[in-house]
Amino acid sequence: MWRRNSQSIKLLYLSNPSPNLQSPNSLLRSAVIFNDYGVRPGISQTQLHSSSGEFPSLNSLKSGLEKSDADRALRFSSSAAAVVGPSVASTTTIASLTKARDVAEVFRHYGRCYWELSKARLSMLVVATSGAGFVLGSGGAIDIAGLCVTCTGTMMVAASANSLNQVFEIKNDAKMNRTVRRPLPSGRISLPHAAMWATTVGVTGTALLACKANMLTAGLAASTLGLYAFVYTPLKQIHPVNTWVGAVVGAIPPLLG
Ligand SMILES: CC(C)=CCC/C(C)=C/CC/C(C)=C/COP(=O)(O)OP(=O)(O)O
Repeated sequence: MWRRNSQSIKLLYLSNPSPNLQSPNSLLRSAVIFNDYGVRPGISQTQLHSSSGEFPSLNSLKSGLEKSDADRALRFSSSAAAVVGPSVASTTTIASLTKARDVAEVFRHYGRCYWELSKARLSMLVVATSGAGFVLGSGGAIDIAGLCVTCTGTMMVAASANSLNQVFEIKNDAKMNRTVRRPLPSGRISLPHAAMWATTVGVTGTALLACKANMLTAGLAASTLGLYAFVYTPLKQIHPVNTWVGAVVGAIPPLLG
């Protein structure tokens, strides 16, 4: 494990040689983030452990990094080095590798946030009810393309409704153990970003239903979104009648099919 972490820590230093590296927490976090990328080891196990068993000093990390620079250049950029010189090729290759990994990490982070904002598993259950409605209403032959469009549009509108629900409930979600780790109260995504996601996915889903299914389906989906995000959600804090509104919200999706 330490061997794998040493690879990760080295890569982090190369990508971001900032004072943050001195923080054990940032080292650990980065080790977790980067330890699957298979970068060659450059810092030995003994370098990672000081005599007190604590984290290595910045200098010991640096020396490990310096030693491995030439190795990396040889391994990853030998052909480029022949043309432009080893140090330029090495720096370029390391920079592009680091950039690719940073981009992948950003995608993974926001993908997870969107998944959680959308309450994806709940939304999939909603989609299942719409799909069932579609199949039951089809009679003999099932229009597979129509089914796919209806399910995709419903998924997008439901994702939007659930995201808006979280946008409006940050303060309450921050108070409960069950919800405090959601993307907004935990600070993993900003409010404007979450609102933009909710709007984009809601408008796109409604447009998809309007263009490729029919206006009735699009209208029902948009009404359900409005009822859930703008009536049920604020009413939750005010009056128990919100449960009736929630029941209507849950009952409409089969009609979309
Ligand atoms: C097509 C379309 C727009 C469908 C929408 C379907 C949908 C979002 C159903 C959810 C219904 C509901 C009452 C959830 C509870 O929310 P809550 O706020 O009580 O849950 P929480 O406390 O976990 O946030």
